Amino acid sequence: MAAVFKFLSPWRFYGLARASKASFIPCVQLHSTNAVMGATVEDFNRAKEQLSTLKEDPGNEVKLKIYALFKQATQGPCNTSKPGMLDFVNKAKWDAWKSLGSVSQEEARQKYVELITSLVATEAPAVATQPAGSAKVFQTLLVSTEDNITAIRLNRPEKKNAITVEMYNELIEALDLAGKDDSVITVMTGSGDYYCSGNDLNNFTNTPAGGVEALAKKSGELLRGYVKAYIDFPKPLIAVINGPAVGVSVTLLGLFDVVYATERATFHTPFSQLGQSPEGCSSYLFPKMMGAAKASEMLLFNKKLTAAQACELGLVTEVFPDNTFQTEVWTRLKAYAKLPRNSLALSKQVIRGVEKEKLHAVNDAEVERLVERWLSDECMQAIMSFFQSKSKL
Ligand SMILES: CCCCCCC/C=C/C(=O)SCCNC(=O)CCNC(=O)[C@H](O)C(C)(C)COP(=O)(O)OP(=O)(O)OC[C@H]1O[C@@H](n2cnc3c(N)ncnc32)[C@H](O)[C@@H]1OP(=O)(O)O
Repeated sequence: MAAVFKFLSPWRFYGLARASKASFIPCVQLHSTNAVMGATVEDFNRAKEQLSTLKEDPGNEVKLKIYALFKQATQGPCNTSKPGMLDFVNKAKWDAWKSLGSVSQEEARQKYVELITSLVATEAPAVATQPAGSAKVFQTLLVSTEDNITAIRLNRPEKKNAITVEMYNELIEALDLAGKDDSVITVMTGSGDYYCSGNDLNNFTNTPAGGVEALAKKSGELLRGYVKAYIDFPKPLIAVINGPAVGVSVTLLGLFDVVYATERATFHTPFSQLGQSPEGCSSYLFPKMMGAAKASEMLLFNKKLTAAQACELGLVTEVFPDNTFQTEVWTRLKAYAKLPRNSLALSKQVIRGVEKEKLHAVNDAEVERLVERWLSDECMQAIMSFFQSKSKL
């Protein structure tokens, strides 16, 4: 069968010429499964355009699927006669289309959009390279300053941007540099389909010479410094939440000044499942922001919020459709970044200044509790079970 596919031109199935490298649009994300329920013809056409921008050949199996969904969406169920046995290529295409049976055109359209969306999202990391004009190269981040905006992009898309020890340190350094540079605002976002999956659970699997106590203590100091970098950040800090967010990447959102999210984003904090406790000043800021009961649902019981729910509770400032998210948000940010630098920084400091001392005390208390938790059996068992069973928390 493999030989058959040698004759299949990668992009001919759906009648589209393959786009040149130059026309590739980086990091564009359309809809998730939820977002495309009831995908419109516009969504479908947009997905077709997105398809032509893919750089990587997704393989024959996927291309046949794309072909079949395209035909089903545009022409309905396959009712043409079966190609002859030796007409390998057309027979493979016919089989793929026929296999969709009586799937409705609407459903096929939806599935087509979902499939293209996932292919585009998967490719995004491959094109996220350090932009020109950047001052410093990091291993786990892409940092650039343009149009008065310093953008810090978490860049481990293959691990859903889980934060390693190296990444915590780089984030502290990147925030320090951004706080001092000429930019007017600083933006934090993620590469690929996730914003961030939280703490990299491998951070707790390599025990150093001093044993687990030393590891817990060192991790506590790192976390304290990491959260401090947000508490003390001197200019407007904006989160551009490009996909799901987990754990510490969620709890820290209370320390951002504005949080924009795609409708595809979700927010959850699986601390109890991990035998851990909240951090990032969320134990103080979440109840303040959303009320004690809603905060407890999240921080104790790991309630996963949609972007719309997070917006209702005040954790997110505004939610945008996934297909226009990047364009709308960055257009807005560029306008904000034209405002007077000092006025913005001083206004932020006035707004946040009154709480600073309190926030540092909360950070200290949360870290102290977490260091104890990391040494508990509950926590160690939970982390081991993530890696053993790849259980999704
Ligand atoms: C040293 C300082 C320490 C400070 C700690 C501060 C306290 C912080 C607390 C937290 O942040 S708690 C939250 C921790 N995060 C999690 O529990 C999430 C765990 N991950 C998942 O549940 C799932 O991976 C996911 C995020 C829901 C995504 O699931 P999906 O099925 O879409 O993808 P996967 O195949 O699972 O993931 C791809 C790849 O990425 C790896 N990975 C994802 N998240 C993490 C993570 N947090 N830590 C380490 N690795 C992660 C995953 O294992 C896969 O790897 P491969 O199998 O491809 O090698």
